[in-house]
Amino acid sequence: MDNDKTAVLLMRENPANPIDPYRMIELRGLANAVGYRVLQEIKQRRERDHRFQIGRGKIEEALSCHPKKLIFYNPLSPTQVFNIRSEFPAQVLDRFNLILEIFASRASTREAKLQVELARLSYDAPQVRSELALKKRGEQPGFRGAGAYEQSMYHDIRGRMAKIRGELKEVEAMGEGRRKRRRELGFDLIALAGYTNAGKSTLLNTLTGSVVNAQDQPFTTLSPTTRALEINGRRTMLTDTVGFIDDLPHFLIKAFQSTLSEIAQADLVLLVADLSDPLELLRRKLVASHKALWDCQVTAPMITVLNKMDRLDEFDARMRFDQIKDLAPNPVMVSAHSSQGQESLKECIYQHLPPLKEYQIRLPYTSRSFGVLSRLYGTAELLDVSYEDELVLSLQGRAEDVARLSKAAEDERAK
Ligand SMILES: Nc1nc2c(ncn2[C@@H]2O[C@H](COP(=O)(O)OP(=O)(O)OP(=O)(O)O)[C@@H](O)[C@H]2O)c(=O)[nH]1
Ligand SMILES: [Mg+2]
Repeated sequence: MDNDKTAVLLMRENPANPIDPYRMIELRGLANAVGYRVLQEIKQRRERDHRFQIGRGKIEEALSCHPKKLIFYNPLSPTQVFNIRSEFPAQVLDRFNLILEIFASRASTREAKLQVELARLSYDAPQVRSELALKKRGEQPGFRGAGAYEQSMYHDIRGRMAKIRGELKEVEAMGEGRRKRRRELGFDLIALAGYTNAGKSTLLNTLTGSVVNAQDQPFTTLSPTTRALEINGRRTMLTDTVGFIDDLPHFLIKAFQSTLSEIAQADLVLLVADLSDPLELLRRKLVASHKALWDCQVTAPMITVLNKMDRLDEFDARMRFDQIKDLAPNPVMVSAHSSQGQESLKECIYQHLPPLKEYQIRLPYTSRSFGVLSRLYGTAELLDVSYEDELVLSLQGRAEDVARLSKAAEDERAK
């Protein structure tokens, strides 16, 4: 941990907005994930200073520890950030800023870097605009030529955002092309989704024998990783994705659109949850995950993978399983560590893959028909061949492959 990275956590509590212990634990986890050493936690009850979110005295108390950053538990408005920064020259962060910092430190691919930059700019743009408005209104003393710099900065930000959006659209189109090719090669596409740290990457590793990075910290995975997985003869591609977190602003989800398409366009979604979380937290994370999946416009069937069952005794695991059933479609308990429950999971995946259809195609006895035949292998199972005035093939395959092969056969017969 970087010794220079110190912070004080500041929280304001009033009867209408009590401190949420889980949110607090999560905030500490987020601070740790970017390497902040928390020097002190300062709580203010009831009173509230609208200019600073928390009383001036509390900010002065926090600054007496000489932290590099002040981390606010309560969300800060752009005006509050502006006010605190102009009176106290300290770096100010709230939960959302921390999430952005983690994303920035983890982004390694070009796609992830663009996504993080877009999220950062989407966050900065309204701040710059409100600083501009404040200066123009002359509310802040001591500014000359009010807002000219911010005006051009705001303009630059908008321009850069448009450029990144264009580049990300290209990345998304490439992803779409890749998914189309994989489907044509006979793969069903499965996406791993769920709250951050639930064990998605570990599950990918166990199911496919891979070594994707998995760690006990939020947002280890930012960019999707895909591995092949065969289940009872069905060929699938399993994709690991970025984790969800409660209360993500809409623009952050939008920035990660190209990554989240892997979930939106999958044939089956495995929603992974940590069964060993306290019950209330588990329910909240499931609700947050369903909300995120709804935002991604997922229409595919879903299996709820209740992971980390090795951390619970059988009675406890079964009790929780029963208590969250309403939030867990097609639940299966597993341990990505010990391989408990993995056969049941594979069976459940197999049952929920796009159904296979039986059909017949007729081909003339021409050499080009063999081209159609060769496309058949890998995408459909040949059940029977009969040699009549034409070649009659009985096949079993997925509806979209059936449609494609039938069309190719029809074209061949029409020639
Ligand atoms: N005991 C136990 N620990 C697990 C299990 N699965 C994952 N873990 C641990 O949980 C932590 C998070 O695992 P990851 O696989 O990185 O979780 P993730 O959902 O991919 O997390 P992000 O990519 O950060 O969103 C790691 O420390 C894993 O070793 C499990 O079945 N049992
Ligand atoms: Mg991961």
